[in-house]
Amino acid sequence: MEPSTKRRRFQRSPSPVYKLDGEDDSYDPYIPVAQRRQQKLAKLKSWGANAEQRARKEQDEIDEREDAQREEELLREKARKERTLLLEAQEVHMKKAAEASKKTESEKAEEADAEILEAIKSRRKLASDMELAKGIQYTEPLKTSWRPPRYVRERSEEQNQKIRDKYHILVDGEDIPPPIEHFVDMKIPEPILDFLKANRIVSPTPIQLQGIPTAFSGRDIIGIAFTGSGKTLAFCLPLIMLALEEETKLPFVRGEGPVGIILCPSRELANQTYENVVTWCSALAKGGKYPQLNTLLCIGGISMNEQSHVMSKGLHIVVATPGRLIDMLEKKRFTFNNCKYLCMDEADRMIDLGFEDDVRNIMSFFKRQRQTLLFSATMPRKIQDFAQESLIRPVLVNVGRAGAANLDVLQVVEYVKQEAKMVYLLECLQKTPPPVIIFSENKNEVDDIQEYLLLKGVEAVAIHGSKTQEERQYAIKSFKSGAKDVMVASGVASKGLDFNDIQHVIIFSMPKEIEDYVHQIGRTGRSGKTGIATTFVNMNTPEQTLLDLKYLLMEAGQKVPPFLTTIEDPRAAHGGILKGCSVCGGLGHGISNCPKLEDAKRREMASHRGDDLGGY
Ligand SMILES: Nc1ncnc2c1ncn2[C@@H]1O[C@H](COP(=O)(O)OP(=O)(O)OP(=O)(O)O)[C@@H](O)[C@H]1O
Repeated sequence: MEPSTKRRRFQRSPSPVYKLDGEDDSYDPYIPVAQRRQQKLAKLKSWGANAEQRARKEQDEIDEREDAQREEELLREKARKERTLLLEAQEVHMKKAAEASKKTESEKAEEADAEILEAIKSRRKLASDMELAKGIQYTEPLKTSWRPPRYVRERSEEQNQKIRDKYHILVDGEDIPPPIEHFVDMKIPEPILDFLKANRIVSPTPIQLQGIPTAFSGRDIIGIAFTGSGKTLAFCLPLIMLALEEETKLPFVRGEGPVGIILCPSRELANQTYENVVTWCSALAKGGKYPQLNTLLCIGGISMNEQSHVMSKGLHIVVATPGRLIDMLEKKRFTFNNCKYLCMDEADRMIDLGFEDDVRNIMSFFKRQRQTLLFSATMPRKIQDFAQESLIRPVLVNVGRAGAANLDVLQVVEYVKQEAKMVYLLECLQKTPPPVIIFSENKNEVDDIQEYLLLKGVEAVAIHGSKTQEERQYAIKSFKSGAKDVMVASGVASKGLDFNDIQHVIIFSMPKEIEDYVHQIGRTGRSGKTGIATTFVNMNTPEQTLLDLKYLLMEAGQKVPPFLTTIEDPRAAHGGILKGCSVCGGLGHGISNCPKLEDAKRREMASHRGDDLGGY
């Protein structure tokens, strides 16, 4: 029984699957070896078949899975591709939309600009009402007897252009007269040449060497050149020559004349130009070879009786501000029956929005064709265009960008808190020896500064529109003569004034219009000398003004202080092309937010005339 026990032990199933109640666990039926072998074989066979089947099945499953995976992969790839395409499409769409919106921004701005420009364009031509009403349109410039010397006449256009290039003179127009590099070749009478030489005016400046021959030829001119570049001589000399020619032909008697007028935007500028003309005319008459030419100053605030001695003779030249001139013409104190020369200094100001009616009114007193000359250091493109339409075959003479700063001025811009300005001003005055000009936009501030300086022992005079004519004249006279070291001035009152050797200009409050800044710093660095301009800015200075200033400094190659560097140009963010404002020439803004236009609109609405155009 031993083996069976052994066998049982050996064959005992460790865990019976089925077990009925009462069944004996230890029972193990006997299976013969041969049968067991048979069973094993059969089992093995069936395992093999199953394994094969399973393997096949597994393979099928793998294949299926792989197919599914591949399909999935393909689908995913397809989706990815589709997504990419979609994304790309979306991106392109978004880009296009962004561009479109950008375009819309700049388009919007351009549309606004175009509208404003259209409004400016629609202004009536600069001509007299009579001319406009009768449709009189002159097509040919006035004829004069002046001819350049033969060697100049024989120069080719290329040779002329070479000379212009040498002096950076840009010209535009038809049949432009040649530039002349020497005063003597301009056939200027000797006494005047001698006088100029005695005053260190030996050779013409660029605006003079192209401007004077052009004006001598009878041509209408738009002359643009930086501050202190000698524009006054360029437009006064041709009028003196014209008057001389007329007087020589047939001497003027009482009640006759003038031959020409020079119109200025301020009394001070008119006075200064008048003094220049008188000096040059006296120089001409000195020696007795040439006749005495008479000049009348016609500005508000002075009694015309003082000049009765001029009125009692023939009158050749009138230097005037618009208001008083209109008054005199209306009262028939003199006529423009023989007047054929009209020059406007600071012309952009004179024909600017709101002011051109006075000019048109003055033009209506002319009885015949005139030669018209417009000169300024600042002349925005649109004003040029407007003026050009109103002139007869005009010649544009341009030295440097209109509205650019004089490169002989070192421009320093400093951040000074409002409350620290006065104290810092004293420190600033130490930068250079006198004379110094301080500008402020505000009349009360001008008075405050002068008072403060006087308290501190600084010899200062003040000038602004609310001062009487005597006070204004006294201030200029004492400052010019060197009796006073400092002149405190409101911007408008001192435009175009030519003081001797101003060392330093301090701009106490930055003007809103960058053109005014250009004119103000231009009181120094004149006739080839150098000067310094210090400008105070702070939080009260509008960002747009600072941006204009930043670009102007960059253009002039000046140091841009860090607080200006950080000012962003909103137009740059829209990717627009940064071009200057065509109304005021400022480089930091477009026409739609031009401070000059805003100012003009405001002025128009208030129908108020500034004292700078005063003369009433
Ligand atoms: N050819 C010259 N050579 C040297 N100095 C000159 C010459 N012409 C004029 N000047 C002097 O240059 C100074 C500036 O001239 P002017 O006042 O005519 O300048 P401007 O161009 O009218 O300036 P602004 O635009 O500020 O009115 C004057 O003192 C003048 O005597």
